Parts: sequence; C-alpha cells; structure tokens
Amino acid sequence: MPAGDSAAQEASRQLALAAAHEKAAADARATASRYGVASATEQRTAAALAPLAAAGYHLLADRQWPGSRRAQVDMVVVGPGGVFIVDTKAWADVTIAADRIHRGQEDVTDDLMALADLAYRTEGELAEVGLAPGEVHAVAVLAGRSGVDERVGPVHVVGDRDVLRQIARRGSRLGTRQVDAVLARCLEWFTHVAGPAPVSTTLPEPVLPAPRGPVLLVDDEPLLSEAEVQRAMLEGLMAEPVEEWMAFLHPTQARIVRRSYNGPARIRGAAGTGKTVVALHRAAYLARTREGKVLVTTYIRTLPDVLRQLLTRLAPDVVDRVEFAGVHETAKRILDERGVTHRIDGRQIASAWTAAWGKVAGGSIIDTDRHEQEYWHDEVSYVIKGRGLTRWEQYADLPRLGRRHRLGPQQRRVVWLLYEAYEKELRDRGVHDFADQISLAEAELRREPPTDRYTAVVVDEAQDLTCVMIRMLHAFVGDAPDGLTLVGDGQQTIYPGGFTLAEAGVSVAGRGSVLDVNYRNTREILQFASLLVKDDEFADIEGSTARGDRPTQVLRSGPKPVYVRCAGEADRQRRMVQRVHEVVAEVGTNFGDVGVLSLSRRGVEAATEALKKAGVPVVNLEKYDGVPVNRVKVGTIKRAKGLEFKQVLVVDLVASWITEKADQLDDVDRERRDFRLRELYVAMTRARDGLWVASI
Ligand SMILES: Nc1ncnc2c1ncn2[C@@H]1O[C@H](COP(=O)(O)OP(=O)(O)OP(=O)(O)O)[C@@H](O)[C@H]1O
Repeated sequence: MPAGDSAAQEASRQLALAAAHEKAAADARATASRYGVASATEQRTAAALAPLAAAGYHLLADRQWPGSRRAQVDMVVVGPGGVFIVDTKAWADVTIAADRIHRGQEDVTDDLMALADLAYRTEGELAEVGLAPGEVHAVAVLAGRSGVDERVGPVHVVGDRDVLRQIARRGSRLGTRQVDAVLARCLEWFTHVAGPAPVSTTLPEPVLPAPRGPVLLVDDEPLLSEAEVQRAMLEGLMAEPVEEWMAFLHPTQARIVRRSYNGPARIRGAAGTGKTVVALHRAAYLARTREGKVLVTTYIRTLPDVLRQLLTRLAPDVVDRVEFAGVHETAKRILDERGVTHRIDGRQIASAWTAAWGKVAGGSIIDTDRHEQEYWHDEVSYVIKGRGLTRWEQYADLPRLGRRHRLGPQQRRVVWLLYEAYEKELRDRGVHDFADQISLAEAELRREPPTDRYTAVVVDEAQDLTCVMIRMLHAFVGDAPDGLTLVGDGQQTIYPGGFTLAEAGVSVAGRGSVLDVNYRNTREILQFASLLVKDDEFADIEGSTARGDRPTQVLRSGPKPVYVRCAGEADRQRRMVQRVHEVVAEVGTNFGDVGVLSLSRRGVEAATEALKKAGVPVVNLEKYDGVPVNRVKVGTIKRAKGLEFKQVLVVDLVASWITEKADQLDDVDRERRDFRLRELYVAMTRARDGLWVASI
C-alpha cells in the first residue's frame, strides 16, 4: 500500500475519533444539564418538605425505583399523614385538562402514569403490614409553581410551593407504631441507591473546574416564608385525627380491600370482624381505581347516611364518587329516572292487606293462634314477593329456607290466595308496596340494562336482602370483575325469605373471603352473646345450612355483661335509667356512646319515655344519620344493624326465651325462637365495652 494512502487513512481515523469525542461530549453536556436541573429542582422540593421532619415525618431521598435498575424515586415521605411518593418535574408550560397533562404540545401523561403505577405497587407492598390503600399517594411536584392542586388520574399534581401544605393537611392518620411499621417496609421496598453508574474509561476523564457552590434554587425567590410554613403545619396539627381503622387495617383486611375478583364476590365474617370497614375501604378503592361511580347500599334505610359520614373522613378524595343509598331508595331512583309510575302509600298498603286477609284468610286454616297475622304478612312479603314468585307452581313445593314451620298443601293454597287477593287490593287502590318497588326496578333494569350507571356495587349487611333485591343490584354490574361485592354474616339473618345466590342468578364460587378477627367486642360480651346462637343453624345464601363463623381472635377484654331479672315493667325502666347514669359516670363515656335496644317498637317507646322523664337526652335511631350527637340512641334492634355503641342496654327480654330448650319446642316455636335469638345476638354484639340485659 503506498505511504500516501496510509497517511490519508490515519487522518480520517483521527477525524472520526474527533467526531466521536465531540458527540460524546455533547451527550455528556446534555445529560449534565438534565441532572443539573433535576438536582436543583429536587433540592428545592426537599427544602420545601423539610419542615415535615418536625412533625414526625421521614423523608427518604435517593431511593431506587422498585423494579428498575436505573430509575430513582426523588423522595418518599412517610409520616402521620400516610405515604407520599414524590416526583419533581422541571416542566415549563404545563397544562392539565380532561385528566391529561401536556408540556407545551407534548402529552406527558404516561410519564405520570409510571408514578401512578409505582404508587399502586407500593399500596400492595404496604397492605402486607396493614396500611389501607388510600394512604399511599403519588404526588408530582411542578418546580417553581404555586397554587396548583390538580389530579391526573390517581396522581396529585401540585406546585413546589403547595406540596408542604398538601401533605401536612392530611393530619394525623397513622400513630407512631404504624408509622414505624410502614417506614420499615418502605426502607426495604425503596432500596437506597448504592452509587453512581460505572463511568466508561475509554475516553480520558476531563479535568473539571473547581465547584462554585451548590445550586439550590431555580430562582432566587424564597420557597415559603416562615409564616407560610407555620400555617401549613398548623392545618395538619388541627385536623381531627382519624380512627385507627380508617388508615391502618389488619393485613388480611387490607388485602381483601385490593383483591381482584373476576366476578361477583362475597366477604363474610362473624359480628365485629370489620366487614363494614372493609366494605368502605373497598368502595373507596374501587372509586379511586376505576372510572364511574360506586354504589354502597344496604337494606336499612338509615345506615347509608352513617356510612357516608364515615367515608367522608376515611377517603375525602373520593367521597363524591361513591353513592350511598338504601336498596329501596336505589330502586326509586331508577323508577323515577325511567319514568315508571309507582305509588307507595303506607296507609293504603295496610288497608289492602286487611281487606285481603278479611276476604281470604280470616277464619281459614292459617288463621290460628299459633301465628300472628304478621307471620303470614312476612310469608307474602319476603318468601313470595321477596323471591319474585308469580306462579302458584313455584310456591306449591318451594323449600322455604329458614322457615321451620312446615306448611301443608292446603295451607300453601290459602297463602297463595291471600297473596292474589292482596295484589288485587293493591292494584284496586292504585298503590304498590315496597316489594313491588324493588321488582318493578328489577324488571326495568332487565328490560333495558343500564350501561354505566355504576362501575361497582358494594352491599353491606347483604344477608338482609331479598332475592329480588340481589337480582336488581346484580343487574347494574352483571358479572363484571369486581362489579358486585356482597358483604355480610348469615348468622345475623333476621328476616325470613331465605334464598340461594344461585336462585338470584349470581355465582360467587371461588370468590369468597373470610374475616376472623373481632375488633369490636370484649371477649366477655362475645361469649355471652354467642351462647344465644351456639346451636343455631341458618340457610346460607351460598346454598347450604350453615353455622355461624366464629372469630379466631378476639382482641379486647373487659367487665362481664350484667344480666338482671326485674320484678316488673316499672322496675325494669327504673333500673335501665339507673344503668344509663352509671355508665355515663365512667370516664370517657357520654350519653352519645349508649345504645338502648329493643325487639319491639313498644319497647322503644317505653324506654324513650322513661329516659326522657329522667332528663336523659335521647335520639331515636330512625333519625340518627351518623353525625355525632350526645344523646342516648334508642331504637329497635333492626335499626341498630351495622352500628355499635360503647354501652348497650337490651331492654325487653323475657327470661324464658333464654332458658327454653330448643329440642322441646315444636317447629312453630322453634322458628320464632331462632329469629328472636339471632336478633338478640345482633343487639348484644353491638356493644364494645359494656352490656346490660334486663328481663322480666
Ligand atoms: N383493622 C382494624 N383496626 C382497628 N379497629 C378495627 C379494624 N377493623 C375493624 N375495626 C373496628 O371494629 C369494629 C367492628 O367493625 P365493623 O363494624 O366493620 O364490623 P362488622 O364485621 O361489619 O360488624 P357487624 O357484622 O357486627 O356489623 C368497628 O369499631 C371498627 O372500627
């Protein structure tokens, strides 16, 4: 090869090398400038958050992005207000609209979704120590901005002047013990970044100029004045602390809240095991993670108000995406929206029943002194209408689940005639009863299925619902994943009309979860109440005859329940008033912590009168909506479903109800006894600390 050729080759090699160096230099400069901005803005966020350390927060910096070898999390903040995964963005020209975020023309929403995904995975990790999912927050901080308070999906977008206030205002949701548990888990989950990535030595290291001091702020403006910092911190300190269960759960509960069920699911557990707690957290979780509204419903009309109050404190961010309504209210809304006329008129309904009874049943073989008319009314309302029966053949040999008193063909025939007559009387008066309201709504939803009215339906105290009610609620969501969640306890079944989910067209096979730690009652109260139902069997909605779930753990203990045998009604009222005065004299117990419960309305009236006469402030449970009020709550046991009180007084027991032997009773009395004892069991398990039962 001629010498000139090799010189030319070497020259071009050198030129190529020089070009490679130039390119490497340009790349390094670009990276450096990115790091420069990032570190300056991150430092600014860190400076903004620093005052949180004085309020029990831990600021974790330089943490690895779990699951990624290179990416880092700017800052993880763990403290009384929960866990915040903070990512600072040095983005100019940011606009947020319709759940998307743009940087100039560029849609950078996906960038934030990576943060959302990390928060979601972190929720799962921290559920293992019991942290409720709503306590993990993804926060994107816009450097140099203030007055920003937006959401892009699950990510909270704030300015760096706002971030302190946004975190501090969460207040005190976790105690020190819980913060420690969460922190320990976070330190494992977000590992410390070991050191810088190895540097390639192919190119000679450049000689760097001496540093001219750290770059701390993007601009010279101070981030927040001392007064602003104090104001932000004070807001958090003034916020009322939430109850423990609102932020911290048993790991089993936390896992169930987030569990994905590929269709309708059932969550069961004995009284006081946190079913309502899980139902509320799950509703919030579903509202947070899905588009659309979540319905929380139950049979008792007044309970949804109480649940709404709780969710307002538990998950204020999503409370407006969760609808609370009793099943009848839900049916009414559908009928009103769809223009289906229906008229409910209590007086007309009662008169239709009386007329039908008089025409068909009075003096017949079902009109005996073994049953009050109420029994047959329940047979029509719950067993026939509740199960949606419209043809005699359906009823003729129907297994009447949960109703022990067997009916022969003749009796059934009369019951059916009574039903027919009652329906005619209702129609003649132009009215519907409450069971009609449900079946009309169910038929309407079947006729024209709703497209996206609710993304999920969560039913609390599901054992109280009739078959048609379940069908109606199922129609909202069908078998969609996580669509229908039924939460309840068959042991607390106090209405007749048992049915199986198969009959309602719902399958929860393989999608069941059980809670088994009692958080509410003391061991002593639970032992006392459980005696009532120790040999009880009930028709379970999953199709078997079941015995109640028993908690494997009862966390609290306290004084033994008090059972008093009174000389008569007057003596009972006197002792009841005395007991109320005794318990409110205890430290930490007020009138508002006391529930006086009765099987009958008559018992409620008598107790109310006696308490009022003694100057004790009372509120009827029918009027109680969960807003704390310092009055003794008086009501029927049915109204007390799902509620709890520090002190419970059960005021209209008859001694023989407890002592009578089940095997010495016939079917009629046995059935009556089963329902009565289950109802008393519900009453007694409302008590957290103290139980007082009076009989005559
Ligand atoms: N993880 C928890 N930590 C602390 N308290 C809890 C927890 N879970 C539940 N509780 C408390 O236990 C009590 C019972 O909870 P909840 O009302 O949800 O039970 P439930 O199973 O729905 O009861 P029931 O069926 O008898 O109505 C409530 O006071 C609740 O706050």
